[in-house]
Amino acid sequence: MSATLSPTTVSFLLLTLGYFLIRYLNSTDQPKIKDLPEVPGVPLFGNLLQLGQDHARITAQWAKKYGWPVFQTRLGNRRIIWANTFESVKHFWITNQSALISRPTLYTFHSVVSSSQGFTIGTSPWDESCKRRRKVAATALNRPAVQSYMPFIDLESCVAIKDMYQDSKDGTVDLDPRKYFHRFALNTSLTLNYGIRIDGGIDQELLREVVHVERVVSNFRSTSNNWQDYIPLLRLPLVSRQNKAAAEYRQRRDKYLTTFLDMLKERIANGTDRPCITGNIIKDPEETLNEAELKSICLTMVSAGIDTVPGNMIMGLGYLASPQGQHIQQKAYEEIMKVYPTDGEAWEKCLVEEKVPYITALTKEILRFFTVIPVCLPRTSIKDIKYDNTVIPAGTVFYMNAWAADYDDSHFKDPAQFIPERYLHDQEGSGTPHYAFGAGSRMCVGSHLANREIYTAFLRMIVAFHFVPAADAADWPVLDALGCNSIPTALTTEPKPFKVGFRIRDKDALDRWIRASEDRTKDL
Ligand code: HEM
Repeated sequence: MSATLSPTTVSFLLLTLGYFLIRYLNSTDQPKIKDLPEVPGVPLFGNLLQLGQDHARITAQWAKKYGWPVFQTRLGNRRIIWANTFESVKHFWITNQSALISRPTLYTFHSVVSSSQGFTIGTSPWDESCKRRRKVAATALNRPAVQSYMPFIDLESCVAIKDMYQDSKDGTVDLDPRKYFHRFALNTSLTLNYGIRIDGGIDQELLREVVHVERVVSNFRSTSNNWQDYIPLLRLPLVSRQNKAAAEYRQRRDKYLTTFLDMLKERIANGTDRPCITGNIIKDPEETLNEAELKSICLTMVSAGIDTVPGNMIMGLGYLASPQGQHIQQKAYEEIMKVYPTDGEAWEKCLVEEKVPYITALTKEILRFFTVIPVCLPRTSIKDIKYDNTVIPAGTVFYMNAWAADYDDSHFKDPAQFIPERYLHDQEGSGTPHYAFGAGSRMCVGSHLANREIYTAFLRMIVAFHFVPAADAADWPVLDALGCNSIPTALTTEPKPFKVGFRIRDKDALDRWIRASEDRTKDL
C-alpha cells in the first residue's frame, strides 16, 4: 500500500486547513451581531490596517460614506461597536446608561502597566469596588467641593500668568505655552489629592518626570496605540517591545506615587498635613476603602487631569492667539468688562462666581472643538441594548467617536468653525453641550473642576494679556483638532509645539492683581 497522498487529497487537506485557519483568524471574542452593519476587514487584523493611526477620522469617514451612524468592526480578535453621531451616542451612552456602565480590560494597560498600583477609576470594570471608588471621587469633586478648591486655582492660575508675563519679557519673546499648563494641572491635582505641590519653575525635574511618564502610560491605555490588545500573537515575549516599555514606565510611575503617598503619611503622623482627598480617606475611621482602593484613587487623581486640562488650555490659547481668534478674544474681553467694569473685579470674582456667559460659552467651545479624548474611554455593556432592528447583547464593547459626534453637522451648525456663540443660543446650548467629558453613567467625574479651571484661567488670561500670533509663522499652531496632536494614536491630545505672542494689557494693574493673589494664597 502506498503512503503517498494523491494530489486531490493534498489539495483537499490544504483547502480544509486554509478554511479553518482563515476562520480562526477571522474569529472574534463576540460573535458577529445580526442586523448591524459591519465594515469588512482582513484575517488576523480585522479593520486595524484600514484604521491605521487615525481611528477617529477613518470611522467618521465610514459613517458618512456608508450612511451608518453605528456599525461593528473587528479589531484583531475583538468585536467593537462604534457610535459616530451626536444622536447615536445619546442613544447608547445616555438613554441606555444603566446598560453601558462597565469598561473592558485591555491587555497592555490592565495586565502589564497596572499590576502594581491597580486600575484607575476610568479603567475599572463596573463592580462594588469601582462603585465605591467612583463615589468617593465624585463626592470630592462635586460642585460645593470644587468651590472650596478655588484658592488653589487662584494660586496656580496666578503662578502660570506671572511666569508667562515674566518669560515673555514685555512681549518681546514668544512662548510655547505647554509647560505652564502642565504645571497648572499637575499641581492642582497634587494639592487636591495629597495636599502638596511641586514648587519651582516649569522645568522642575519631578514635574517633567510625572508629566512625561503619565503621558506614556496614558498611551498604553489608548484604544488605537496597542495592537497587542487586539492580536494575541503580538503579546509573545519575542515579538513584544511594548511589554518591556510598559514595565519600565510602571516602575517609574510607582516611584513618584509612593513618594507622594509617603510624604502625606509622614505629614499626617507629624500633624503637619493639609486637608486633601487622600488625607481625608486615611483619617476617616468610617472609611471602608482598602489600601488598593486608596492607591487607585491616588492614581486616578494624578493621571486624570494631567493630559486633559492642559490639552484644552494649550489649544484654546493657540486658537485665541491666531489671526482667526483675534475677534473672539476682543469680544471675550468686552463681555468681561461689561460684567466687571471695576479694576481687579474680574480677576477676583471669577473665583467665586461664573457670571460671564461668553467665557462659559468659550469654555464649552474649547472643549467641543478640541475634544481632547477623540475616541472616548471604552465601555462594555452589562445588559442587552436595543438599536434599530437589532439587539446588541450584554458584554459588547463600545467605542464613542466623540470627535465625530462633536463635529456632527446634523447637531451643530458649522461644526468645523470655532464659534463660542453657539452655546449662547438655545438649540445647541441646551442639553449635553458636547461629549468631551463622555456622557451618562461613567461620565467624567472631574468635569466641574475642569470647567472651573478652564473658565478661571481663560478669564484671567484674557484680562491680563492680548495674545497675538508668534512673530515667525513657522511657530503658529495647527488648529485642526486631530491634526494638532503630536501623537496621532495617543489617548488624549498632546499638542504639537507652537508659540504665542503676549502683550500685557495694563502692567500696573496686572502687578496689583498678582500681588493680591499672592497675598491671599501665601499660606497654601
Ligand atoms: C478638560 C478636562 C477633562 C476632560 C476632557 C476629561 C474627559 C473625560 C472622559 C472623556 C472620560 C470618560 C467618560 C465616559 O466614559 O463617558 C473621563 C472619565 C473620568 N475623568 Fe475626566 N476629564 C477631564 C478632567 C478630569 C479631572 C480634572 C479629573 C479629576 C481630577 C477627572 C476624573 C475622571 C474620572 C475619575 C473618570 C472616570 C469615570 C468613570 O469611569 O466612572 N477628569 N474624563
